[in-house]
Amino acid sequence: MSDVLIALGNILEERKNASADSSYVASLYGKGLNKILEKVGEEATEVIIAAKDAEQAQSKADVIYETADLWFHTLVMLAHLNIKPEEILQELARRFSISGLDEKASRTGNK
Ligand SMILES: N=c1c2ncn([C@@H]3O[C@H](COP(=O)(O)OP(=O)(O)OP(=O)(O)O)[C@@H](O)[C@H]3O)c2ncn1[C@@H]1O[C@H](COP(=O)(O)O)[C@@H](O)[C@H]1O
Repeated sequence: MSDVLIALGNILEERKNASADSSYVASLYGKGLNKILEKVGEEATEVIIAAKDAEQAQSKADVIYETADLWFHTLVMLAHLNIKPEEILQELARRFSISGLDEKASRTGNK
């Protein structure tokens, strides 16, 4: 799965040289960080709404679709800031052996 994120990250990097007329990603870069963040916020809200609906209707399809939109726009944000998906994957991998509660305790001094 991480192959997909890395491949998509490479496409997003290439789109820095594309025209806004031919590429949705290039058009987002052209509109700037605020527009990209607006899309991330919108998609996050759509994920929340889909998840709330899914809990009642037992339907996963909309949650999967909206989460893909959120991940995609988050990757566009990262590419705009010159951060590669590999850097997020490395950070998640670093956390494999660390309990979330232990990590929180190390920051706050208590559990
Ligand atoms: N994964 C995606 C992807 N997911 C979602 N989207 C687009 O994200 C847009 C946002 O969805 P919305 O429902 O908010 O659409 P909207 O109302 O048109 O958006 P706004 O006008 O409000 O900004 C839609 O146009 C989707 O097509 C994506 N566009 C591109 N990709 C990937 O990025 C690659 C490069 O895309 P281009 O730059 O367009 O070639 C593609 O080959 C794909 O792999």
